[in-house]
Amino acid sequence: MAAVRIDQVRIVLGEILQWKFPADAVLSRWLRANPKLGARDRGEVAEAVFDVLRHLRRYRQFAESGSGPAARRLAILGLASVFDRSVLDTGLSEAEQHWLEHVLRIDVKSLSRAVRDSLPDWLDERLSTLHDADALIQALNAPAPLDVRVNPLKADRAEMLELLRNGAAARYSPEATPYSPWGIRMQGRPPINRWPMFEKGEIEVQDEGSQILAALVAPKRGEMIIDYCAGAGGKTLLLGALMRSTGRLYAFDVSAARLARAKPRFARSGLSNIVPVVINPDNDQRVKRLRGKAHRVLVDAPCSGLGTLRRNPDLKWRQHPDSLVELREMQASILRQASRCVAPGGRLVYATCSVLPEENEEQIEAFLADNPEFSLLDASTIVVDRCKNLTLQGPYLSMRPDVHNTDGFFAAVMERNKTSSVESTIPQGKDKLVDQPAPAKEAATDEPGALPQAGLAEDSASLDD
Ligand SMILES: C[S@@+](CC[C@H](N)C(=O)[O-])C[C@H]1O[C@@H](n2cnc3c(N)ncnc32)[C@H](O)[C@@H]1O
Repeated sequence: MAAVRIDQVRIVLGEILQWKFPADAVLSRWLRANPKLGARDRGEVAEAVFDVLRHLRRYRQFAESGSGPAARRLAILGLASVFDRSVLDTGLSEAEQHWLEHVLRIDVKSLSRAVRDSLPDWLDERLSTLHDADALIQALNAPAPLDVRVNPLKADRAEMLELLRNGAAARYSPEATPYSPWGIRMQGRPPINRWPMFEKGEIEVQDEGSQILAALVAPKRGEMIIDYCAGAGGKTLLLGALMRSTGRLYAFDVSAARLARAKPRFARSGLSNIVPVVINPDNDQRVKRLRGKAHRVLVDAPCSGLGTLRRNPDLKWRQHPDSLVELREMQASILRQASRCVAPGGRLVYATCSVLPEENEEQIEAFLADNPEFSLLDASTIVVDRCKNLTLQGPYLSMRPDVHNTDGFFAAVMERNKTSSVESTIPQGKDKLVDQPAPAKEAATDEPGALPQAGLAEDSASLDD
């Protein structure tokens, strides 16, 4: 068995290490091409492959000694984290057994941090400037639990927990997440997309940090909300449920393929207030029609994803300082364009799943310097409404795997002055306003039984007008 497994891991790694496609896409494709493999086989291959991606720099250094193809030695090192030595040894030659024994005895503390924790030099440098960098780096290198959340329109968390604990999911140790009131955390790799509660739209996969973002956007019933970078709809779904499927929730994205992936999720969720729209990145007429109209605009910006290394360890090898420069420009441009849709008194929420200040705090500081009609709000006072146990340092939502056991996640909330004119943000001669701005109305209460807010979205800001 070990010999077969080594070969399987070597083949998958061989393709991933060409860096043409994301690791999870390569792995899924390989698993689809090998449908006869059982759940245990799949789990072992996936675990070993991801272990190698997490520790690639260290393992490559270890693989310099020994003989035979380097990819095989990497596969052996990955499987050493999955199998007992006695099982693994049955697939190894005597020379390989000696080599493995030798490299596993190396004191990793004697290695430089970049090698020990397997970071490219540029990333080691950047992360080393962050508070408590060692703890952060180690947490980013550990596997993540699986977070799901209940759909508040269809399920209650306590009841769902009860159901999971008393069924086949019990072996994944389901627990309530500490901060999000909707989250359930499980260990291992539960096949949740085959569970009936998933098919019925009662639960969805979502990291707790992303769930908290919805609490920070804090949409209300009847409002008009724009999820400007909706992608496959992860954030849209919870926003729509918090609006109790009232008002209008635009799901914008430039990628038709990503929005198409969101559609089955929207269908499962039972939400009827979502309007998906594929937009052009520049001068989209439909975006212009919403200028100054939205109560809340969420920009879940394209980012390096370096906060999600627990789940996507290949990102540290796929990212590059040059791609970061491009991303920063794109983030600033999307933020600028999305901000124009915010109504006076409305809020703009910027989020990334990065831990790098250049994609986070520095973007916000630059935006606020250029857009004085926006001011920064204190995230902790907003989020505490729903996430009672979460205390934040400073004005931002800043989640870390070493502190909160979530992905690395950042968000900032900015409010447009109630008296600001929408034109003031638009450079002269460009982007003539199509509609007059509508002031954001007082937030309607989100309590059950409250009347939906008068139809700002329906009345004055429909894309179908
Ligand atoms: C971090 S992902 C969004 C993830 C999504 N919100 C979710 O929760 O599943 C960023 C998204 O921004 C989209 N994007 C890139 N450029 C954009 C632009 N100029 N305007 C709107 N969306 C854009 C990408 O296609 C991508 O889907």
